[in-house]
Amino acid sequence: MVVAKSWTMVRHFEGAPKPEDFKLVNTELPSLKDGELLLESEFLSVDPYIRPYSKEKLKEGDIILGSQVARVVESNNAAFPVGGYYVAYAGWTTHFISDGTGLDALPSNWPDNLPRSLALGAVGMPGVTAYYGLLEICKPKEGDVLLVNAAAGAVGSLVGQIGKIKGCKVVGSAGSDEKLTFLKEIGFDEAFNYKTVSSLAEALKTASPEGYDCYFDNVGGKFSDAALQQMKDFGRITVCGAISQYNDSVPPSGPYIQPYILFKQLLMQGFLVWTWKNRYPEAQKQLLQWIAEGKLKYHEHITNGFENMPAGFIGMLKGENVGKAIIIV
Ligand SMILES: NC(=O)C1=CN([C@@H]2O[C@H](COP(=O)(O)OP(=O)(O)OC[C@H]3O[C@@H](n4cnc5c(N)ncnc54)[C@H](OP(=O)(O)O)[C@@H]3O)[C@@H](O)[C@H]2O)C=CC1
Ligand SMILES: CCCCC/C=C\CC(=O)/C=C/C=C/C=C/[C@@H](O)CCCC(=O)O
Repeated sequence: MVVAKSWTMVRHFEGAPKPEDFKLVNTELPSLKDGELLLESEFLSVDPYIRPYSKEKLKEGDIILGSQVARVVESNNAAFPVGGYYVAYAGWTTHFISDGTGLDALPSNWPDNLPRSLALGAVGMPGVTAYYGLLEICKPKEGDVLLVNAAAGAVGSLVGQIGKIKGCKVVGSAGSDEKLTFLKEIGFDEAFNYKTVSSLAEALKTASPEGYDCYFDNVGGKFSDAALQQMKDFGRITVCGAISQYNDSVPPSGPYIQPYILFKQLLMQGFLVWTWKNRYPEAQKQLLQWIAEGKLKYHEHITNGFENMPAGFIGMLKGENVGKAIIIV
C-alpha cells in the first residue's frame, strides 16, 4: 500500500500566498485496476500561473495544481512500463494513479548527461514559451534591440539567450544585483535592477538610447507603462505574463496605452503556451540542440524536500530564484 503526500489549498489566496494557505495531507492509494499505473514524482515545478489559475480552477481543499517529472513504479498498462519517465500534470503530490491520459513522455533523444528536471524548465513548458513567444510574436531580426523583464527567471533567461542566437542586442531587467551578474554571464548586453534604479524610463534609455524593436513582457504593470514609451516605430511586443499583477484583487488603473500603440504603430500580442501544444516537439528538439552546442545555458533554483514546496513557490513569486524554480522530492 502506497501513501501519497499532497499539498492542498486551505483557503483561496489573498494577496501573496502564505505558508498557512497550504496543508500537507496523506492519502492511501488503492490497488491498481487494469490499464492503470502508479507514478512517483521525482521533480515538481512551481510556476507563476499557479497563483492566478488556482482562483479559477481550485476549490478549498483541492490539491494545488502543477506539473512534475514522474517515474512509473508499478504498471497494469503495457504502454507505460515500469521505469518510464513522464511529464504529468497531477498537482503537488508525491504519488498518483493514472490511466496514461495526459502523460507526456520525455523527448525520445533525451541526453544521458541532462537532468530530467529540464523537462519542466529549459526543455519543457517555460522553454517552449520562450521559444514560440519570442520567435512567433516578436519575430526578432539580426540587429534588433530586444528588452525582456523577469530576465533571470525560467522564461526570461531563455528569451534573452534565444535573442542573442538570433543576433539581437539584448537588454534585461531583474530584481537583484546577483541576477544582473547572472545575466551578464549568459550573454545579455545590458542589465539593470528595476528595484534600485531611480527611474525606469532613464534606465531603459541608458541601456538602449535608440529604443527597442522587441519587448518580451513577463511582468506588466508599471514596467510595461515605461517600456511601451521606449519602443521604436513598428516595435513588436509579446505579452507573456503579468506577474506584477497576479496578487492584485482589484485591477489597478494605469496609463491608457492606445496612443503609444497608435503613434508608434506597435504590434502587441498575448499568448498562452498551449496554443503551440502540437508543436512542442519541434521547439524541444531545437532547445535540446542549442543546449548540446553550448549556445543555451540553463540554471535551476533547487528547493530540496517535498515538505518545502510551499516555501519554494512563495520564494519564486518573491524573486528568490535564479533560473527555473524546481522542487526535488
Ligand atoms: N503565456 C504563457 O503561456 C506563459 C507565461 N508565463 C509567464 O512568464 C512569466 C515568467 O514566468 P517564469 O519564467 O516561470 O517565472 P520566473 O522564473 O521568472 O519567476 C518569477 C519572477 O518574477 C519576478 N517578479 C515577481 N514579482 C514581480 C514584480 N512585482 N515585478 C517584477 N518582477 C517580478 C521575480 O524576479 P525579479 O527578481 O526579477 O523580480 C521572479 O523571480 C510569468 O509572468 C508567467 O506567468 C510563463 C509560462 C507560460
Ligand atoms: C485566470 C487568469 C490567467 C492569467 C494568465 C496567467 C498566467 C500566464 C501563464 O503563466 C500561463 C501559463 C501556462 C501554463 C500552461 C501549463 C500547462 O500546459 C501544463 C504544463 C505542464 C508542463 O509543465 O508541461
